[in-house]
Amino acid sequence: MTDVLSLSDIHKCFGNVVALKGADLSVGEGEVVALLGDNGAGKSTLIKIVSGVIEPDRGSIAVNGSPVRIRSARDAMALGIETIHQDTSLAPHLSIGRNLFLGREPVRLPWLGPLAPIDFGQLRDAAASLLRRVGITKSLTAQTPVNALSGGERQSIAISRAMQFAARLIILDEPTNNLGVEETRGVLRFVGEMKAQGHSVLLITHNVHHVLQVADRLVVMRRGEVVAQQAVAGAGVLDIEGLIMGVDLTAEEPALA
Ligand SMILES: Nc1ncnc2c1ncn2[C@@H]1O[C@H](COP(=O)(O)OP(=O)(O)OP(=O)(O)O)[C@@H](O)[C@H]1O
Repeated sequence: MTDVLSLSDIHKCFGNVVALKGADLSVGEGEVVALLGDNGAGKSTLIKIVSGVIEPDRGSIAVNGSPVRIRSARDAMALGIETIHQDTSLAPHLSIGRNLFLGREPVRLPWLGPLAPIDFGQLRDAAASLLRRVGITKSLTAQTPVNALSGGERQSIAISRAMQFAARLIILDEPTNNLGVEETRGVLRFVGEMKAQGHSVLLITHNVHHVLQVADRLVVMRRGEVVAQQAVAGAGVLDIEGLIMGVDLTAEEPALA
């Protein structure tokens, strides 16, 4: 089967800092891949390249088997790649409804092109149904500004936006950072739902327990390279922590003589 995303030999320097030195990564169709690694390993840089925030110095990217160049967030979205960054990439002063569409609002009189007016009726109906679907039961409406929401609720809105546009690949950059227990559970449930609906997910996390709960495969980065990968099925916490540290934590200590 063709990979939804395939990165090969990606290099990126920031001045004298070598952030990526030949990283390779693939994500299969309907696969949940967890990307792990110590601080500074290059995970965010790799994700920024896939989401069009920065361009690589060298290397190739293929989406569904076709070589692509991703020069902007718009390019990434057009290829079916939605990224939910740590700060959730929402516009806090805009309403939930506007945030659910950001730049892709339904319009009346579409033949007017960029001058076509937003269809607020359709936007509010779609937003109301999404709010129900993500389980936000508080008395919120499509018009509520995003800055009135909790961190978890904002995360849910960002995830629903990715789901609604039927992204081929959803990238979550440390999505459970700063979230409470219930909200974290919600995010992990979403990952499961996305997989069930055939989306592929790339999940950046430091939480080994989350990897065990939702990922199919884990990929470990160290100093700008992918240094290990393996299927999650059958792996335990010590196996994964050992892979991240590059040490076999499961080795039996010999008994004292
Ligand atoms: N814009 C930048 N300018 C200079 N150096 C940068 C920039 N972005 C990243 N780096 C450096 O590149 C390296 C990789 O950083 P990156 O943020 O990709 O790591 P990470 O694995 O995502 O780490 P973390 O888990 O802490 O978020 C680090 O040494 C970082 O300091």
